[in-house]
Amino acid sequence: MSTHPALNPYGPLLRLLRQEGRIDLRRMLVMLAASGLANTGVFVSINEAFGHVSSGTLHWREGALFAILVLLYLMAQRYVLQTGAREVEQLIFRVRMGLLERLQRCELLEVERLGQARIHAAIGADTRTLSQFSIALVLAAQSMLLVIFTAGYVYYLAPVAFFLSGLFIAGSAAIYIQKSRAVNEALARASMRESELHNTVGEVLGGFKELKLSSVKARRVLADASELTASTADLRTEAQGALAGSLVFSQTAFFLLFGVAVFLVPAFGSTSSTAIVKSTTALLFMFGPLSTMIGAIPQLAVVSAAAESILGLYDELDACLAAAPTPADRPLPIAPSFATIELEDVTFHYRDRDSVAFSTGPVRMRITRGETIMITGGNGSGKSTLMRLLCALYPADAGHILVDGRTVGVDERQAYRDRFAAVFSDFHLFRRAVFEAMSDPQEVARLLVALEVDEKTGIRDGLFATVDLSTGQRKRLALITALLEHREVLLLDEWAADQDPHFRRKFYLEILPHLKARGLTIIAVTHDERYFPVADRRYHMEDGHIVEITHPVEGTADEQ
Ligand SMILES: Nc1ncnc2c1ncn2[C@@H]1O[C@H](COP(=O)(O)OP(=O)(O)OP(=O)(O)O)[C@@H](O)[C@H]1O
Repeated sequence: MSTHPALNPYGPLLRLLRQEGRIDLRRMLVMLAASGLANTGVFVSINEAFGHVSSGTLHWREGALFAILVLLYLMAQRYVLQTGAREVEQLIFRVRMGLLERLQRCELLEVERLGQARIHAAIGADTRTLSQFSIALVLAAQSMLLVIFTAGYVYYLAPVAFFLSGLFIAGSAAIYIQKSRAVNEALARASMRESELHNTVGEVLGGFKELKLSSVKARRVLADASELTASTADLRTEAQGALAGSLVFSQTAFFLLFGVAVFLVPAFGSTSSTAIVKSTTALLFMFGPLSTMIGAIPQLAVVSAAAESILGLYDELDACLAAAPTPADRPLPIAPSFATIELEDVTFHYRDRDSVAFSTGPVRMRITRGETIMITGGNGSGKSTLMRLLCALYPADAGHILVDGRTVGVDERQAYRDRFAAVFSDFHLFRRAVFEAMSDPQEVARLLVALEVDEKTGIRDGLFATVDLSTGQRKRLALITALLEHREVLLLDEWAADQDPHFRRKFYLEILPHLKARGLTIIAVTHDERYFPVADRRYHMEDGHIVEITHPVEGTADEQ
């Protein structure tokens, strides 16, 4: 059952606790109550002992009771804080893993639609907020119990003091919460401004070279930064002013509370002076926990907002999984390797809300095992999209992928993908080069030499020693990682575009033929006309449509 945030602002936090919390709430509440009771007990025993000290009737049993209560408080408080901290961290662990596991099961297209910022915010910043404020909330819950027990003691001593101070505290708390809200709103406005400032700092760092080259650009960016910094400072000053106002208010309310206890309570009925002294001391004792409790209300709102954002991402990821359900993966019934892969009238559309932004297909393509196929086409013609369709990273809107004449089922999609290795144009270079324990170290060393990066980096414990290299060198490392996967099909998207002429020639005339000779099927997006003869077949893309080029290419591949 979902709780509507407008009806219950703390609903998201409760839902998250129900969904991911494993804490024994009853036990926690008992320990919270025990700690609160013991804490109140310690205070009451001292307060009562004061009276006996002055009358000279203090008994050793009061000292023993005091010691027992302190011990009980110590044990319960330790349990509450240690368990609270452990449970919060475990909850955060489960939330992070829950999000990452769902994310990993989602299809690429859905994750691209969600956007990285949303995912980073929920897994990073929001879980951090939970971690930062949750212990404060545990303390606030404990303070609440302490306030209730102490209030009960005040009621026992002097019911008039209880009602008058209760009314006063309720009124002051309402005003304080209102004031805190203003402080938080001002702080939120300031931090929004600050995040804009971070973007500007990002521009200064990311565009450092460009700004160094142009004093006009640099002045403009600096002026923007100065404007943002000034308005952030103004908003922070406003927030600090509001904060100071609420602090002064709470201190004044504190004094007035004693005024109520000392001057007003005697005016209502026949409360004894001893009861007035004791209840005033109890109010003094209550003030600390009361401040903790009221101060936690805005924090509770912050934690609840973080929980809402996390649950929002959970829901969106679940919706992605429901929209494209992935049944339990099944292996492909082909062994040990395929003979042909066919795309049969495959179409795919990028969608902008309601309209189609770009259409690919219908694509008809037949790939025979061991072939080297090159794909050409202008910018934006759909080559990268085709590569994603080929390895089933994007689902076809219509048409089928067939392996050895048999359609690949949804539940065989992962097994099908596992036949491919790729270096995409927007590839990610993993620091880990060797993903499988049985990778042969000699093969790794051979590849580093063949790709001429052995003097730039090495491999230690399966990781590249460094990946801080030039773009072309990083692509070579990405190719090494792909080859170490020993897949049947290698997809390369404009791989050679960042290589120098010497290495480009080596790649087309030595590396590709060598890989082909090893039985690898290679599908490469390329613009290198000179090396077209290396391909067995060639396709050309234009505006999402693909045609096979059947006429022979003029010139020879080994021309320089
Ligand atoms: N995520 C996306 N959402 C919407 N449209 C997209 C998306 N990605 C690509 N497109 C559009 O699809 C078309 C084909 O893009 P694609 O990246 O496949 O082209 P390409 O042939 O690889 O181009 P290039 O040679 O510039 O890399 C482009 O017009 C592009 O604007």
